[in-house]
Amino acid sequence: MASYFPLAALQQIFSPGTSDDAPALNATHPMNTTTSATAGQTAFPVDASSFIAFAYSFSALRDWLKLIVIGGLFEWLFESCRRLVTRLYDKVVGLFFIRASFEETDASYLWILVWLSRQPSWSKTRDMQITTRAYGGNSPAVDLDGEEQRANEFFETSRKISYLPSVSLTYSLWYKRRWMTITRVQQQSGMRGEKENTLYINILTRDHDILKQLLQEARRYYMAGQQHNMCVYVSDSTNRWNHVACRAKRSMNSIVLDPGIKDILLEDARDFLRSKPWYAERGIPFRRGYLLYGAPGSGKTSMIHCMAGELGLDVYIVSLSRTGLDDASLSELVNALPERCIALMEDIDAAFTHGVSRGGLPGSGQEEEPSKTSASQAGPPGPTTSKLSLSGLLNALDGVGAQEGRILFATTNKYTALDPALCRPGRMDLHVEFKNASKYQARELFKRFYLPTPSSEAIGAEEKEERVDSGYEADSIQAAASETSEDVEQDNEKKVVTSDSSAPDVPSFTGQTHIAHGPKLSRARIARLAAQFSDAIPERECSMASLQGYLMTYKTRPVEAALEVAAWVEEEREKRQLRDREEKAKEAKAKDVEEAKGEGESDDRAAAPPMVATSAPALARCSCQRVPTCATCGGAKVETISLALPSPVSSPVSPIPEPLPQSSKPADVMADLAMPSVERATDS
Ligand SMILES: Nc1ncnc2c1ncn2[C@@H]1O[C@H](COP(=O)(O)OP(=O)(O)OP(=O)(O)O)[C@@H](O)[C@H]1O
Repeated sequence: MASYFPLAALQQIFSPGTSDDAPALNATHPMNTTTSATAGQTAFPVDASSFIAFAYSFSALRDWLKLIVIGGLFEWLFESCRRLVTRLYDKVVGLFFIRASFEETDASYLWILVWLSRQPSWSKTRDMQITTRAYGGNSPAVDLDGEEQRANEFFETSRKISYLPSVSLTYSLWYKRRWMTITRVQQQSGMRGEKENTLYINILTRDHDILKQLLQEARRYYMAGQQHNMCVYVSDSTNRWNHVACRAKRSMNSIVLDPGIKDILLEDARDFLRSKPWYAERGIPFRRGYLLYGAPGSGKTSMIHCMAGELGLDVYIVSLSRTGLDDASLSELVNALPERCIALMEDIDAAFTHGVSRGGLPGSGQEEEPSKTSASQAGPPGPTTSKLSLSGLLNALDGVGAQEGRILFATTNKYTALDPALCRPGRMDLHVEFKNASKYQARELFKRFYLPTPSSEAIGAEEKEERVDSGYEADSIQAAASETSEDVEQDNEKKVVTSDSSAPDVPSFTGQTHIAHGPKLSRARIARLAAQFSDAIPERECSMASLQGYLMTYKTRPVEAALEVAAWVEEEREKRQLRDREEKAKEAKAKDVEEAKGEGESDDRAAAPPMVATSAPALARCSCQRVPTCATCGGAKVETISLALPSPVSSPVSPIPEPLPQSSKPADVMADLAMPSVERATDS
């Protein structure tokens, strides 16, 4: 019995003297013939064949081996049968069913989830997975009664809850009198073992129309819910587009631009989307590019958001500074864009100056000499970590593989930093400048901010009866200004009355929040205040974002906002001047350091013998006689050292941008539209 245990068997092998079987084993041991010198002791086999013979001489091991072989055979037989049955099942299913699979990364996955959530039988399912994962505005979310309102009232976070089919469970339901099953399968994929979900649908039919109808219905449900939303996609490290969020569409009215700009952009994009046959007939690639450039915070991104909503397109954000993005992956990403969408490249200049190398990849043979109008002139380039080259970017934009039907939006704050090749027609067809706020924009922004709601308008109407109001006129600013102090008093009175009477201890911030707590002003009154406000705003000096920020601090106090804006403008101006001075000082310092470095390098090249005392070797490399605050030597002023340095070598990169030559700027301004800030790009 003991011999059936491997331990005992091993004891037999290695300690023959301690076992009764030992002499017998030794007698049959093939090695004994070769190790007769040590008779009575077991020698360990030295080669493989003798080891096998040695091992086989033990009956216990023989039995173990038999067991292993028989077990393996059974396992193989069982697995083969299982595969056969599965294959047969698949064949039978294939004969009578239509099978479809939906990957989580694909938009159709969400369509099916939304469709499923609308099925009456689904709401009665008794085994499901609960998720709070955001699927956007049109998620298959379950409404928990009053959740939204509670979140508003008590500032609770409201995460929507959705039901998902449980993993590896098969659900069955009826669709158009056909039996169908839905299964969600989760698999690990990728290097990091990310979980990937796939939905499998089997419909008991051979009619493909049923599947088409299901897909159409699912898409319709989805699109219906998306009417007020636009979805945003970003690429992941594996170069796939991932749906990240759905945002409520932003109304075009919320953007205040100079008259005409919004219409030009919107009409141009609409016209483009309608004219696919026109492009096809003329053999012109069906693509359109818009370059929105200008002051920061002037509404470029907001405008794109609005346009995506108006045109009903999803936004695909192409992040050029993404780690690991190279020419091939950018091209792959652009090729994978859907036919009708907005591709957005934000701050294209930043990616260009800091990330994208001008030439090809090192060693690719595509390296270029920096041109005069290169992006590098916009400032010293940062560390070039991206593997993306300009030619790669250009090819992705209009190469043969570039997607047809897409609208490209690129934004930049440094128009002159862009390479002309990037701005040429075909890549960027329409260039629109966004400037700092004009008086008109300031006035309109103010009006939109304090626009009375219907309820406050009713109060305004009562007010109107009490006092005849002349309404807004351009020349009534003076009158408005004289009225404002009166307004403040009246408003203060109103506030006191409100707080004395029925004002609750904790304000109930539902719906009409700010307007409910602010003074009730008529439209005409707000227009007058807006005029006063815009009068104090200097033309094209403040950004729209800063004006919005200012008004946010006066959410419920329009009168004060109009009164105090002049002081704020002064404050802002001083801050800006201070910032400018600091920036200039920084630039000068950087220039000095560059020059000092240049001199140091020339010094090295000239191999001039050091003319310094050995006690201060570090100072020998500085041109400190010319630069009293040299960064190289920590700002020390050196008077005793005199170096015969050659004239400084100019830095290869000028930190101060040179303006783009006029000829290289997109010309053909749309004179007929009298919009100097909107340009149609033309080939020079
Ligand atoms: N013309 C405008 N009308 C209404 N709001 C504006 C306008 N411009 C900017 N804003 C507001 O300012 C904020 C910043 O705007 P946005 O991000 O669109 O500016 P941007 O030009 O894209 O800035 P940047 O160049 O820095 O990216 C937003 O909240 C937006 O609502």
